[in-house]
Amino acid sequence: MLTQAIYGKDNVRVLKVKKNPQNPNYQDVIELRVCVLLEGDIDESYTKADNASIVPTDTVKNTIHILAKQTEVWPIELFGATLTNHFVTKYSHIHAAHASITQYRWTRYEVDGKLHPHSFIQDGAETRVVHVVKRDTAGSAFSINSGIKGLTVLKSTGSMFYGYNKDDFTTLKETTDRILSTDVDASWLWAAKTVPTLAAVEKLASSGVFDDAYTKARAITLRTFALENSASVQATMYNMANQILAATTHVESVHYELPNKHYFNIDLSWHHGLKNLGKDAEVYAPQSDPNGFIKCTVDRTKSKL
Ligand SMILES: O=c1[nH]c(=O)c2[nH]c(=O)[nH]c2[nH]1
Repeated sequence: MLTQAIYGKDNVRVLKVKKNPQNPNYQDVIELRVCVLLEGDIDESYTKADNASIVPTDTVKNTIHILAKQTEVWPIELFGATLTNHFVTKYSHIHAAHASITQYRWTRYEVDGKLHPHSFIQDGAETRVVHVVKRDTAGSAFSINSGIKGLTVLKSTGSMFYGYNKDDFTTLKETTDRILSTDVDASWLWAAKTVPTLAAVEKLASSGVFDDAYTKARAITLRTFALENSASVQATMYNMANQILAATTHVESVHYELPNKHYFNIDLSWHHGLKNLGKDAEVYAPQSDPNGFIKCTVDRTKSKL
């Protein structure tokens, strides 16, 4: 029996240029990678080889291009809502649409001390992302989950890890000073009641609410990572998530997924007693794997503890 059916186009790449009507030389760019997946009355395309219900994935790709041209693409939350809304309203047999959008960082750069009107630098591997779901059931709001991915950070001190469970499987040594590094994957879910319709999403978008949450989430992550003397990845991410909830109003919950990218101490004492441990540690061995992997979701419910 068919228990899931969902399909669409993945990795649709789009770059849009926005030209300032007063000064066409001044431009903005946005580069995206888009995945749109559809669900609905499509089972017979799988079970009976009847393609009648299939909106071809090629059409999905064309739609992404056409809507990128004809509608507002900034911010990606709005573009995701526009895309998903299109598919569930245009096709009566499509009952849910999912859009996952990755936005690359093209940052305007300075030339002779002034931000250049149309030149940008690819500012690292970090991306801004959104996952939007729209169902055609009456009264069904958008599900919009915004986030940051691939923001790689490292601090060379100001991180500890001690007091953990120890038993006959434990070899890890306690430390009050270690390197902490991660690739930040943070996301925040918008309360459904604040995004009931495309008009509501448009309103939030034009008032800067999505961009503001992104800017705050990024700043809080970087600031907390730097300033806090971290007791653990767990405690630090919980602290970050709570600050994001406090700094935003329409966000229902915040989710972090952080690899703990280990940098091992190297004992060099075998070489003429060379000191490279504890307070003398300078040379470390970066580990590509394995890594810790630590996740949490924090919402606004008051803790009972
Ligand atoms: O911050 C940490 N959390 C852990 O759960 C853990 N486990 C480990 O070996 N090192 C660390 N560090």
